[in-house]
Amino acid sequence: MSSANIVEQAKRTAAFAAVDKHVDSSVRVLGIGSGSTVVYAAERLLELKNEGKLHPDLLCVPTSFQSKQLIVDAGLRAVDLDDLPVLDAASASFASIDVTIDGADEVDSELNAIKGGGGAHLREKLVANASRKLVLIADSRKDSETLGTKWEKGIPVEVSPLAWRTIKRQLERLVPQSRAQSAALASSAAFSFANPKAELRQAVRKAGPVVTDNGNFILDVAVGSIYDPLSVEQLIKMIPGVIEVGIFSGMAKEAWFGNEDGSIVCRVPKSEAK
Ligand SMILES: O=C[C@H](O)[C@H](O)[C@H](O)COP(=O)(O)O
Repeated sequence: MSSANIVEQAKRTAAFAAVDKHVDSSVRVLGIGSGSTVVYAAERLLELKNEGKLHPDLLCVPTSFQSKQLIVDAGLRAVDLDDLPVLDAASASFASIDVTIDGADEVDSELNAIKGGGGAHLREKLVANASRKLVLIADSRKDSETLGTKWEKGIPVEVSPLAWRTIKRQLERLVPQSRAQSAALASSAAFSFANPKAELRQAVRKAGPVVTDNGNFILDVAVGSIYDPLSVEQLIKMIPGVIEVGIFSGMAKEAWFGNEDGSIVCRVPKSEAK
């Protein structure tokens, strides 16, 4: 098998295992992520549907145009997040989705993740936030100790086209730590680069920038190693015109990684592992 096929097989194995663990006939509302690994999750859902193992009224919440097509192609029912019926109005939780299964570009030991390699992270974060459980699926190349060490293309940041150049300049002036004036402090800083670089993501087979499903642009912001994902997420989110940051801090409860030898690793956040 070619190395590309081995990676695809690893993604598929992880996706199938996560779906089998989390989706049965008791699941009423399911969030469907975006990207190439989620395609395999949709494949497994179609099999389960044909075997009569899904809830007959299952509602699937898409996270992108691509995700909606996967749901529809699998013969499942797509419903926008805000169109979900409120099934339990008395519940203390606002979460309306039982479980969401999504891909990731890099996942650290606490299951903080970089997402948005496919530009879908705004809707993905909205759906993850409304889910009781977020489960990530990926091949083992995405399994990392520290964010930014494996996914080196930068943090995907969805921004308003109205001010992308200004936002880019501001992102390139982020300092590693809010009070840090010295590179000597880098070891205790939120990220490692002294001079982050923000690139406007360019489209393929179309001249000009990527335009997201929401009509915005994406800046990929390389900051080096991310030691404190929540601080970096918050720092970037505070910039006016930033619509969403592709760092998902503390959202995922479980991550499934497919290895090249066909085995699977399922991880929970390190601090919660027994
Ligand atoms: O914007 C895209 C999403 O965040 C994807 O879930 C992420 O990029 C992983 O995609 P893939 O499964 O293709 O590696």
